[in-house]
Amino acid sequence: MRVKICGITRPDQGATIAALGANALGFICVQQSPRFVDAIQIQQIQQQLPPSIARIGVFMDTDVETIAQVVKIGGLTAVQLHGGESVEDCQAIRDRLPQIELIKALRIRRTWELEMAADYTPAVDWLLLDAYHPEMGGGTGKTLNWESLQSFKPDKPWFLAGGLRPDNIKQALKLIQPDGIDLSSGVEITPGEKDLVAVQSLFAHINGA
Ligand SMILES: O=C(O)c1ccccc1NCC(=O)[C@H](O)[C@H](O)COP(=O)(O)O
Repeated sequence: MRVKICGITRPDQGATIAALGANALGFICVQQSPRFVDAIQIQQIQQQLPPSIARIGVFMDTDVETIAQVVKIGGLTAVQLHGGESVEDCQAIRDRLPQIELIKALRIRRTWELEMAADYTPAVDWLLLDAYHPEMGGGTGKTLNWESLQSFKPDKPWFLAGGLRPDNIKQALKLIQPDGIDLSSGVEITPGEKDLVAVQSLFAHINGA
């Protein structure tokens, strides 16, 4: 299973979280977020990481050329689209950056919105389901209704996100079996400052300790 820790802002924390067991790290490329990092900061963080770890840039309604520039400077291996990007927008990014893994995040307010996933699967590599919040794009700590996701079986692998924490991860994974999980505020002291003890606890819970 992929475990993505999102909202990394510091090289030392990125390296430690990778050593603790994360196989994907997320960098928030959304200027309004308290977790925002620019391309140079991402470059500095990624220089401390093992090559095997996925480096995922999180964007919201950003133009293709800006994304391409951050990918190049920051050394990203994947792009997560977290805004209102259309299927055509995803395809345009795929065409511009064919070597980059593409993840479309869907922020789910009502269960029927899960039907959108089928439209996106041909254009992306992964989906990510996150909770909807009227003012915040992500990192909200709000959980999805996990029971309603038990029949969610898209044609592409998917991450479960939204309000996951060390103390609820086992319950979530008992109900549903996503291909990956994504955590941010549930392993934080303040936005962008990760709680390394909580990250350690997360892996202990996942690994059944
Ligand atoms: O984390 C942010 O600040 C953020 C801002 C704008 C768009 C997306 C953002 N985060 C996206 C993520 O992938 C988070 O990990 C995801 O929303 C889960 O967050 P949390 O509920 O805090 O675990």
